[in-house]
Amino acid sequence: MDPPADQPQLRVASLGKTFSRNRKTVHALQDVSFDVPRGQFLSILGPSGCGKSTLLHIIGGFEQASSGSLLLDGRPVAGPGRDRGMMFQQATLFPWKTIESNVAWPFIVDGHKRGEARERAHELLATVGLSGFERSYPAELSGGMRQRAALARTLGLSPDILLMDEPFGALDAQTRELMQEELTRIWEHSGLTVIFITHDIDEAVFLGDRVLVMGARPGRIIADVDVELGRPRGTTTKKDPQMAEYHSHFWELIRQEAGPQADRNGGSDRS
Ligand SMILES: Nc1ncnc2c1ncn2[C@@H]1O[C@H](COP(=O)(O)OP(=O)(O)OP(=O)(O)O)[C@@H](O)[C@H]1O
Repeated sequence: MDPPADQPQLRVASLGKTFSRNRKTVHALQDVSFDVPRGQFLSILGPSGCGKSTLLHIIGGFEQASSGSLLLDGRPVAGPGRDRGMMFQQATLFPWKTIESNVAWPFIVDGHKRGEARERAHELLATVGLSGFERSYPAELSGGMRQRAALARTLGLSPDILLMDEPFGALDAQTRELMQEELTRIWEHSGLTVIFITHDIDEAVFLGDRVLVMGARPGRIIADVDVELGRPRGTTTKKDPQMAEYHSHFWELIRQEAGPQADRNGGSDRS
């Protein structure tokens, strides 16, 4: 049965997360609530240590929340699942397999014949601009190319939501810009829901339909802004004067949170 039309794909309600280790308690997230409609590109910005990765890992089902609830298509998230594809700062590829075998892997796991899996892998590699590198091994590619391959493999899993944790954070500035343009092109044709974590304000704005800003620990949402830049987006979008306005607005918010007084109760020694 299809979910009701007005039901958000993802509902995060009053989510909290506390870590306890070595007699220290860290309140990583506090009362985080937001909905994500199907097909939205949601960027999440925030100062270092504000709980962005923790939030994404909870949505991915790799961490459990300490309080609150998380509903995907109306059902509680109980653990990791194929409906959520994850991408990290470092590409998670099998180093002993060729790029083609890495990208074909989800299709093999799904029981597709080898030839068909290879064909699907080639299509995906073409989508991410890696045609001609099918027989290469991950170590033979640049960081940007490895991330393209990781994106192709994640897309091969046909997730409903793509969870991206600073996927371009380790790339040089030029490669990063190119990857942003590639991702926006691929996403605009895919209809996928994306939750994208980044430290980079311009990246968040350029890619996002909407930007959530998180405040310093305990991590909470301090701003929720729709990005009113048209689509499709490309190099001309980056020169749009509105980009600069968004930049200074978000920078001001993050600067206030990232100061020395910002860490309100994280890391307190409870011994
Ligand atoms: N497994 C863990 N055990 C204990 N504390 C943790 C654990 N994971 C995260 N933390 C703490 O929770 C807080 C939030 O961490 P998290 O990595 O989610 O922040 P972040 O916003 O993604 O940071 P950054 O932008 O620097 O990557 C930090 O204080 C971190 O030290």
